[in-house]
Amino acid sequence: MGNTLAEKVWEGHIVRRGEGHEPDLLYIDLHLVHEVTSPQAFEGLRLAGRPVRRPDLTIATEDHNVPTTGIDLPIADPVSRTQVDTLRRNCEEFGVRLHPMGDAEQGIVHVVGPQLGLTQPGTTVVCGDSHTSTHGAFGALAFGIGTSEVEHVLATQTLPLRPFKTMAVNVEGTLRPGVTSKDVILAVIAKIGTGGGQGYVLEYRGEAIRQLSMEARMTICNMSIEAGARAGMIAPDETTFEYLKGRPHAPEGADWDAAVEYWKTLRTDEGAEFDAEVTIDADALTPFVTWGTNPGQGLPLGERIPDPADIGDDAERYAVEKALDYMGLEGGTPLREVAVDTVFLGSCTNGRIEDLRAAAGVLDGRKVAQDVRMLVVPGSMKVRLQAETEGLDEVFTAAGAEWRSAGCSMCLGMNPDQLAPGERSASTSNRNFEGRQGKGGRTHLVSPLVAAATAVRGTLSSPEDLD
Ligand SMILES: CC(C)[C@H](C(=O)O)[C@@H](O)C(=O)O
Ligand code: SF4
Repeated sequence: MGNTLAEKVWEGHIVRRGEGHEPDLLYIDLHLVHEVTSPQAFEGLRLAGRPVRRPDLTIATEDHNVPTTGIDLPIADPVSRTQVDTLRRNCEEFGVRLHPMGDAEQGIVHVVGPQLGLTQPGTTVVCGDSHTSTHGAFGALAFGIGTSEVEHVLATQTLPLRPFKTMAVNVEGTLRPGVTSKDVILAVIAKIGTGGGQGYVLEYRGEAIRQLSMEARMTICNMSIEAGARAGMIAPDETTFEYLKGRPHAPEGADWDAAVEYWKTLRTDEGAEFDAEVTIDADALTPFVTWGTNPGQGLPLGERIPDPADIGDDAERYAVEKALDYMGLEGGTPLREVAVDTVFLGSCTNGRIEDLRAAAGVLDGRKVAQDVRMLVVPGSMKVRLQAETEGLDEVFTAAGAEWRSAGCSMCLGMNPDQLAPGERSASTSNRNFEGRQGKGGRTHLVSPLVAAATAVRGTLSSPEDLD
């Protein structure tokens, strides 16, 4: 028999095994905090007169509500200002390390953890944020929690959890040039649906996954949640160890050697059984884009928007009609003919240095189309600095794109970077539901390469479409 990777990490963290229908109590190694889901949790501690049990395992950053221009000015929006001020007060009072706006380590919580080497194989990582699944790329068991659970973890460093089911997502073969991990995960979600992963921890496996960089792996695990999964994981390997070595919180010397020895054991045993399995042929994949209002409504860029007239099933036809109506699209239109107003390159899905490099590679020597605005928002201030060191900011601004400070930005409408009603974007983020990027805004989820090519041509495009 043997165990899956997820089961191994779970077993290694049981503080108290649940009896009967009770949940297991798990130890939490790393608790990430941001301004949106933490205020009530800290308030709960305050009312109960409790301290934060392990401030050394807790780290906070400002990301959702921060503007990405004029960050030295007070936040203009009163709601956002209150959120950020509250986080600052709470972190000060409870002794939690915080990276505020303007700090060299500030950024989106899921970019900051890995960057600091805090996210490590075999650990349990939680945050009051669904995209905590990102950290599973290191072989960590990482999942989003609600605000009352945030309070529980702050108070006890443990969490009662019910066991999950496991699903193997085998990505076999080799990705073609120009096809990225974003295309893989959009194809996985289109295949299994936005509810297909419900109750499961997904383990991404196979040759194509092993060939991916750490950042590309994070993109895949990040969107596990869009398939409805509890978490996503990838077994750690040399790529993982190389990424971690020398990072501020990575083990050193003899501790490093011991850690690597342990990390090497973190793989699904031969013969271990998954509750479900799905296989994707990497060789057959091409750039993928969404046309609808959920992340499962995606197709290869070379195809046409589904025509409701071709759909026999009433419920399915209605869902497509409704999505096309909101999106302002005609069934049967080639995806390549869909014109956008805005291109957003950023978010915890695709706001890392490799994403910026990929997009800059396409934009170098080219211009953003006249009626298109392009926002480039690094996932963290460290990513921003690295990009500037490499001159990528100059490539973006020379092309006519806006170069911003770090934050969630246009991934969601909680800060000034938003779509106006009816505006259409090609966005490297992870969610495309109605109003996600601003009331009435229309979102097409794409990879950084497609985002850059789309900015140049003004319609959904891949770099192959450029002269
Ligand atoms: C605001 C936060 C709770 C939310 C999440 O949990 O994912 C946000 O990050 C998102 O991407 O929608
Ligand atoms: S970048 Fe987007 S998905 Fe990621 S944490 Fe921020 S709002 Fe959520």
